[in-house]
Amino acid sequence: MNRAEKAALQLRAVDVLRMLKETRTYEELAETTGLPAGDLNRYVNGHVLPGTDRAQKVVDELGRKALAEELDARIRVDEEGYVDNSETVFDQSFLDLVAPVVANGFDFGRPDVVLTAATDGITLAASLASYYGTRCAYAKKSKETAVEEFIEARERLQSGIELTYYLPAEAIDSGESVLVVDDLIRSGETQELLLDIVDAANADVAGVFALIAAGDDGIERARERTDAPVGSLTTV
Ligand SMILES: O=P(O)(O)OC[C@H]1O[C@H](OP(=O)(O)OP(=O)(O)O)[C@H](O)[C@@H]1O
Ligand SMILES: Nc1ncnc2[nH]cnc12
Repeated sequence: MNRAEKAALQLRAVDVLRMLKETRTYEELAETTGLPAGDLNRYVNGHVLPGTDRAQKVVDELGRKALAEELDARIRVDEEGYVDNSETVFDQSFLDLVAPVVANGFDFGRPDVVLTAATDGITLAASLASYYGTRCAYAKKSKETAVEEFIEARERLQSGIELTYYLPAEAIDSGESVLVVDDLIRSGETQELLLDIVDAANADVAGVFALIAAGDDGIERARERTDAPVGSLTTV
């Protein structure tokens, strides 16, 4: 790890601790983390940065669990199983915390492009692309004006309605590695269309990730399509 990576890790640990502190006293935070309350106070207030070993532990061990719990607390599921996740996808700062946990917890490898489908996947894809320092692209259900060439993916949904996603052809180059992400996966139809777009671009799949899996069908469908890692942060 070079100096800049160490600093980034230390700051990420502080972000995780600040998020945990929102719903805890310092004594409770000490219990959660196993770190002394006085040290935690200094980290949270920005007076001192945690050492790299402590920072790594906070990010690896607490990051994923705490974020998954926070995500669960923000999701509302109605009586028919539909998910309201606006508290998550509208919160770019929360997604900025999620991004390193996803990037380090799922073996995706650094992609050239993070690809999603408009609309609700965009903020997650932006956070991940920013974390990796790579490009972000999103396919839309309509053609963007003034773009001449598109990659198109069309599928007839279970409902019988045909759905087409369009991505400007220049968004992905042949041979690039693409991480396919979305806020939510249920049937897996949207992810399948995004994977069709990656294939049409002659690009490689780095992985498939959804913040929330509504049931297992979508994740299983994605696993059938790719040998790359497939995962979600939580399942409802
Ligand atoms: O696995 P699936 O069954 O395909 O469902 C998941 C998709 O459904 C939602 O998008 P929606 O089509 O509602 O569009 P939106 O993002 O504009 O809300 C969600 O953001 C995913 O893209
Ligand atoms: N918000 C949502 N909840 C569950 N399934 C969905 N499929 C598409 N949008 C959905």
